[in-house]
Amino acid sequence: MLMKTLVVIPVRDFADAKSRLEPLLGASRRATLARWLCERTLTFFRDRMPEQDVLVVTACDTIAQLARSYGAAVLREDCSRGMSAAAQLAADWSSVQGYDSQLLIPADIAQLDEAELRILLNHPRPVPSVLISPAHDRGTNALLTTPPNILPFQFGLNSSDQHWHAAHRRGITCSLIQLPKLSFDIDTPTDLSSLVSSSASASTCTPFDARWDLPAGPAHRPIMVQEVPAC
Ligand SMILES: Nc1nc2c(ncn2[C@@H]2O[C@H](COP(=O)(O)OP(=O)(O)OP(=O)(O)O)[C@@H](O)[C@H]2O)c(=O)[nH]1
Ligand SMILES: O=C(O)[C@H](O)COP(=O)(O)O
Repeated sequence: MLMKTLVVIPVRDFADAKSRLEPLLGASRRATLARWLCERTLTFFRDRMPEQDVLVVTACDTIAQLARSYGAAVLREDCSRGMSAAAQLAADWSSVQGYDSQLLIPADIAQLDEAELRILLNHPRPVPSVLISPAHDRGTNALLTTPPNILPFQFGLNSSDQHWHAAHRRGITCSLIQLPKLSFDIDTPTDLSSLVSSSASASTCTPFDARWDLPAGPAHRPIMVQEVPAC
């Protein structure tokens, strides 16, 4: 039986995003990075998985308009109460809309990969069940819940462990799948250095419009990033 799945992407106001990149990046560059990552995510689902229903959860008018321009549906929060609250709002909504499952993906994955996403979507999915794809820092970079609101959401530090234990405490079938590209989200200066060096080595452009001289520091080498017009 084909399971009806909703991809949910929670997105906070870009002006409040990526606070762990302070003081490496100023407010404007943090917002630029958050928007670039979000648009890459929306582009991926629009172009690589057009058959997939996508819902963006946000309190921000600009993000709501951006999401719709990429063909995503929008669920509005009255204010930002954290990723878990956004996930719960979406899970309640998607359950009412008749979705069998919710696949929550953060908007700051460096490089989504179609084969990896299809591994998650095609994984055996008993009812109820939870499927977790952890981040490299033990966060949760994909969470497939069947039914959508079967589990309390506990995003934050080491959240993949929290979700795993929450499922087991409830006797819910839970699988964990490590996926290399999906495991890499951009949270810290080290993540940013990796993103920039992998973009440079892959000669892919990062559509920023100014040279960024990221200062040398223990967590990263000095990086001269030559941004190029949006590709
Ligand atoms: N809708 C919504 N999305 C959120 C909220 N908080 C975080 N998110 C999103 O959840 C995903 C993961 O969040 P984080 O890794 O904490 O990203 P961030 O908040 O930009 O980074 P930090 O400020 O360093 O915590 C990103 O797509 C965020 O935009 C919220 O309150 N509401
Ligand atoms: O992994 C998570 O729980 C969420 O993405 C938030 O955590 P992060 O800010 O470490 O990604």
